[in-house]
Amino acid sequence: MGETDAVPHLSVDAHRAALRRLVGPGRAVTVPLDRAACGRRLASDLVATDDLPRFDSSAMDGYALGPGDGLTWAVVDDVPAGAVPRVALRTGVAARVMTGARMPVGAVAVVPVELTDAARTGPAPDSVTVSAVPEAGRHVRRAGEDVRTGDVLATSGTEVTPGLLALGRSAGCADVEVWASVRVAVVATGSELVDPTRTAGPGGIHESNSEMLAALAADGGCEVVEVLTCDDDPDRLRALLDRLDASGGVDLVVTTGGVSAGAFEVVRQVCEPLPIFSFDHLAMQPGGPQGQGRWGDTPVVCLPGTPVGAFVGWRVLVLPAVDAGHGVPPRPGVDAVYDGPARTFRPRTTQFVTAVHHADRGTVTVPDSRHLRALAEADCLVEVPPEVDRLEPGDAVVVHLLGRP
Ligand SMILES: Nc1nc2c(c(=O)[nH]1)N[C@H]1C(S)=C(S)[C@@H](COP(=O)(O)OP(=O)(O)OC[C@H]3O[C@@H](n4cnc5c(N)ncnc54)[C@H](O)[C@@H]3O)O[C@H]1N2
Ligand code: MOO
Repeated sequence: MGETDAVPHLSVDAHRAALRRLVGPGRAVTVPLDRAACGRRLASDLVATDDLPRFDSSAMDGYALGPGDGLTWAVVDDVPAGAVPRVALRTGVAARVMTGARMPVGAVAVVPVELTDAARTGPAPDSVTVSAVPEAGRHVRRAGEDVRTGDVLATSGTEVTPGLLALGRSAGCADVEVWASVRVAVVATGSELVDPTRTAGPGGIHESNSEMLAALAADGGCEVVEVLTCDDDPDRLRALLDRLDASGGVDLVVTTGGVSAGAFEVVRQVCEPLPIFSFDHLAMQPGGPQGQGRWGDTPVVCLPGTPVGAFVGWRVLVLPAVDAGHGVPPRPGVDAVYDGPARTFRPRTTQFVTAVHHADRGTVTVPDSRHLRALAEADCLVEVPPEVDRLEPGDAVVVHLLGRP
């Protein structure tokens, strides 16, 4: 159906919900708790498998003192980090200890080397004189004072950050259960498309959607497994979709182009005859023509070819489905005051306007340019709901921020 048809279009919400069902609930996987896990969300609670610290340890390079209140102490042991103290400390006896070293049995407190007459380096002396006797427990980190074995370090749904990674690894967690990255293949269709590395002929245009969507998918936490272009030959597109489906390594194919009402709409031509595909013109602008379905077992989302329409389609329709698969909570819209020029909008259509959000002022402005130039300047989309057909400066609007939350 064309965008000017009088028949009501499918709503943005209805299509978004369909894509969420199509992409499904996501896959929980157990992965090493390393840098590759950062940015993923926990699919189950992260539970400490060890105490942190694992044992009573020194917080300073210095001398662990046994019981006693004299200023001069016999040094009977030398304990670097990683070593096991050999001697229990009796009254008047000390051991040299390094930061992180296990405290000797009987040790009461630690004196930093600076507060003694000992040299920082070289062999441990036979005795050491301290400037003052510290109170019990001084500069001692107690076993389990940060974390106890079995403590929940972070609940399911939490993002793995470098800080959480450090906490988990320190508390003995080698692995973590996270939501797997949705594996995305991007297929830009159109016989007119020419990679910018090549010269475009008279009817050719430089191709941008494939890399734009791949970048958006990667930014949304997906693993981009293939970035392809395909001309308007239906057999070639069928073969390509067959191959992606048979690979078993693609969770979502995102196509662009070939979905509207022209005579060479390859995506629509190839997919629409299948009963599990549907193509609609959403009550949305840009990004009105949309399709979705399954090729074999593989979910396929068909975005329009216009780059701004494809961008908005990804952000507004596909990203929420992908987020759900990644365990990412819905990204809330942000309230703002419209500070652009007065503008009218098509009635009964949800419009998305590329705009710039000024968090300090709580306003949005609109770039003094259009289409891709405006998109490149934008950091948010203003959502203009179907019942709003005019915006004036000062109107309250909801904006969707682009980029990572
Ligand atoms: N008779 C009608 N015509 C159109 C309608 C309609 O309802 N009735 N809808 C219009 C709307 S809205 C859109 S959006 C487009 C969507 O069309 P397609 O998805 O079929 O996209 P194409 O025709 O293949 O391309 C549209 C436009 O975008 C350029 N393009 C395509 N792919 C890329 C790419 N990978 N990189 C850069 N640019 C690309 C393409 O050359 C065209 O200029 O249909 C309207 N027409
Ligand atoms: O829906 Mo289209 O040009 O408005 O992207």
